[in-house]
Amino acid sequence: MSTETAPTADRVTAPPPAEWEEARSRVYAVGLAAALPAVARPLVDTDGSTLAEPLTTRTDLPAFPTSSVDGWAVRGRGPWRVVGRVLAGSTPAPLTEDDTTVEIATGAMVPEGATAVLRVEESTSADGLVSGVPREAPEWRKPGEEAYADEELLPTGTPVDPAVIGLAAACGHDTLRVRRAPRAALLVFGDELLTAGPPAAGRVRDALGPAVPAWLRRYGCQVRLSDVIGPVADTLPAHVAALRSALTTADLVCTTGGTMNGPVDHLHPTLEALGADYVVNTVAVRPGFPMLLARLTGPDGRARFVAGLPGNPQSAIVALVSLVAPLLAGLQGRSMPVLPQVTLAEAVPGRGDHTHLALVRVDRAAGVAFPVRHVGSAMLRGLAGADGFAVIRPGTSGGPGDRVPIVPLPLFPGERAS
Ligand SMILES: Nc1nc2c(c(=O)[nH]1)N[C@H]1C(S)=C(S)[C@@H](COP(=O)(O)OP(=O)(O)OC[C@H]3O[C@@H](n4cnc5c(N)ncnc54)[C@H](O)[C@@H]3O)O[C@H]1N2
Ligand code: MOO
Repeated sequence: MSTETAPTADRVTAPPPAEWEEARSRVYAVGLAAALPAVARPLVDTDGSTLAEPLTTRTDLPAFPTSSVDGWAVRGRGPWRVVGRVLAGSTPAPLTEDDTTVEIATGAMVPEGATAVLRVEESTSADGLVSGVPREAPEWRKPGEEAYADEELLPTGTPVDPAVIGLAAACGHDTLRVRRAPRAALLVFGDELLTAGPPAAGRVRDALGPAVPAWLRRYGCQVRLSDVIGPVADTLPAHVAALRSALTTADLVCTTGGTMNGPVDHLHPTLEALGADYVVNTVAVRPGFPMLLARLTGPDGRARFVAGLPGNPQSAIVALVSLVAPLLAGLQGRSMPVLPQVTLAEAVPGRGDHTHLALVRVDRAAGVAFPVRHVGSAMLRGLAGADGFAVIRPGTSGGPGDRVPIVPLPLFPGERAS
């Protein structure tokens, strides 16, 4: 769309691009300031949400002295007379007399008065009398060994994953106060796009409509099928109507294409028509330079965001990892994503004043990252074999052995395994 005719003079006036790191911090801060409201959710519904308050334990953990073996809870030096049995799930009567014992199961509450627990396989019993030598180390878990009542175990902002859900259940919680998943929508711009069949006759397949929602879900967004709209007709009224409608339910609307100043690039005029403010308008990064993030106020007074992803498919993904990922972290009340470091196996050129985001494949066994091929901004072949983008800072280039940050793609374990 950008290259059909020369853009008009008033449209080419553009602000200086933001430095890449600074754009990320700014977007994160703006997202955090607009963090989604906290809601109470049943525990089973919290996977993928974010703690809106610290996770504390409602009791000591364990809450009572708990036998860690099957055996005998004994009092005194023994041999011991068997006076009963305690299974997990009940409160036993105290052992009040020396040289008495109750049979005890793993997980059962150790009776008050017990001085040791003897493992069944290290005991003998005959005629109602049990003998044996209890081990030195206690064979039961003491109350508070794992945590004390009301102790803070995880801070606000922790992503809720299966391990967190399990811990919360063990701590006695039925519900958690969490920030819900951000709702995202996608508008695909570009009359030249085909939604089925092979590219031909000047038309290309829409590669972003099917892919971007899947990436957004991996960043924790909720995206329904009906939230993916396009191609939207290349007219300003159609763009304005589509964006206005998407903003009624979405916290974040991503758009693809139309970020430049070509004759049918309508994103900027659409944002202006809706009264949006730019948080970031162009970033000094290659590829992906025309990416933007704009903010509007919804009818409920809460902020809504529009992320303009450039039309070139790899550039769109660069914009996702660069701006959308930190924005979503902020909206969810999480911390700013920390970029891990990788060691480059080969040289990666810099891009002058711009940050270069270079697709790399990480060889985990060797602990190094290799640049991949087919990485033009219009290509997706390199991306489909990469783990993330190595960050080559402005004015630098990457050499073999250099440690550089990597922006990981949100891949699941097992993907890129071969
Ligand atoms: N005069 C200038 N023209 C361009 C510049 C520039 O600095 N000056 N920058 C180039 C860069 S960099 C990029 S990136 C693109 C961004 O342009 P737009 O965001 O306006 O995107 P379009 O023009 O709509 O499309 C660009 C390109 O991508 C193809 N495309 C678009 N959407 C999809 C999709 N969903 N799936 C697959 N391919 C898509 C589209 O057909 C075009 O080939 O602008 C450059 N121009
Ligand atoms: O920045 Mo464009 O995104 O180089 O193709």
